[in-house]
Amino acid sequence: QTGSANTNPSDSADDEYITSVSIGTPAQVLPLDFDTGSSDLWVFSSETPKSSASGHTLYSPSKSSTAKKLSGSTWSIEYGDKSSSSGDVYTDVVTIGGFSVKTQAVESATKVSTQFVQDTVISGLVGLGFDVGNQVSPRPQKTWFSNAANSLAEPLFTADLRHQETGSYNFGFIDTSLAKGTIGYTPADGSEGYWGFTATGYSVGGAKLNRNSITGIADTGTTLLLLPDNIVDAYYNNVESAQYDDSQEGVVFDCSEDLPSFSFGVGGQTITISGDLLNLTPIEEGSSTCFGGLQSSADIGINIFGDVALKAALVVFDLGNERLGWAQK
Ligand SMILES: CSC[C@H](NC(=O)[C@H](Cc1ccccc1)OC(=O)N1CCC(N)CC1)C(=O)N[C@@H](CC1CCCCC1)[C@@H](O)Cn1ccccc1=O
Repeated sequence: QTGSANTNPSDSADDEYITSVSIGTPAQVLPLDFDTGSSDLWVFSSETPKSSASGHTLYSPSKSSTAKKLSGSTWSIEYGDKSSSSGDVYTDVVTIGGFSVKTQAVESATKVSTQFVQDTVISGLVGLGFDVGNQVSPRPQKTWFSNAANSLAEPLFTADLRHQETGSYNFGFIDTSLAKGTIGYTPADGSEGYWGFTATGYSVGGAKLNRNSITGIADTGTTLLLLPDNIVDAYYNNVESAQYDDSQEGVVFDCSEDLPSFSFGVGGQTITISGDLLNLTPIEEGSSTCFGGLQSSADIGINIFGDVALKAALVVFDLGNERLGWAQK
């Protein structure tokens, strides 16, 4: 058995990727953000305060004949960008890309932070990290993928995120036609709950890869490519107008600049992110100053290969073999 779901950029900056998920009987369809950096499936619901819920699609367990309250269970989560949510837990059937998990923990939000209230393009998250990261207490719950893995043809999923076009999350199979290059595999470290790996080197503008390894995570829920300052500086030294903008909290440059590419080595392959994928978006509508897709990870403490990097590749999240595969797109 397999599953295949389309995913779409939320806006012109590819800030988030939205995938439709069916929950309950009859199906209630919600737009959710798939996040390989976390391990909870949570949704805006009939239990979310009305003042916070407006503009969002809501899950109503009372309207689902297959919903069951997981009595006594609660959850609370805070993300890297300081956004947060919490609530109680139901189990219900959850279908993604045509594949159904009958008894999936669906975490219902009774509280959401301002960022989520304002981010009306999504009504929750599907955590695709490792089960060890789940935040339900007293008994942590399994992710949708973990519940699905044993029934899928292969215990893996792929992410094919695209710049301003429809991409896909495929479950249980690898569609190699989505990639140009060979898939290079490298061990994945799931001990912290997310998909950790080590890149073997990097280069700017098509130069030969150096051997400076970078340990980080493959994170579909993070917009940017966040790397150490020495790499960020080496990259923007090639961009004449680049400067740090305090209000934007990042490096900005003239939108007319011809940005160099950025490459990294992984699993024996080289993944090259083209310059135009690294020119994210004008800092505001109509501005000729643009915000960089590569920014510093210094104040986060972890390097994050987010959507800007993932867009350059077909990425295989292989739970069965605890490895990550990367192929140039
Ligand atoms: C330093 S991790 C920052 C990262 N959040 C982002 O990337 C947000 C995404 C976004 C974009 C637009 C609207 C709303 C949200 O976007 C920015 O922060 N941006 C983009 C726009 C830019 N102008 C400024 C910088 C982040 O917490 N991800 C987590 C998942 C997110 C949470 C928020 C909702 C979307 C999914 C998560 O995987 C990060 N994680 C990774 C490993 C371990 C724990 C952990 O928690």
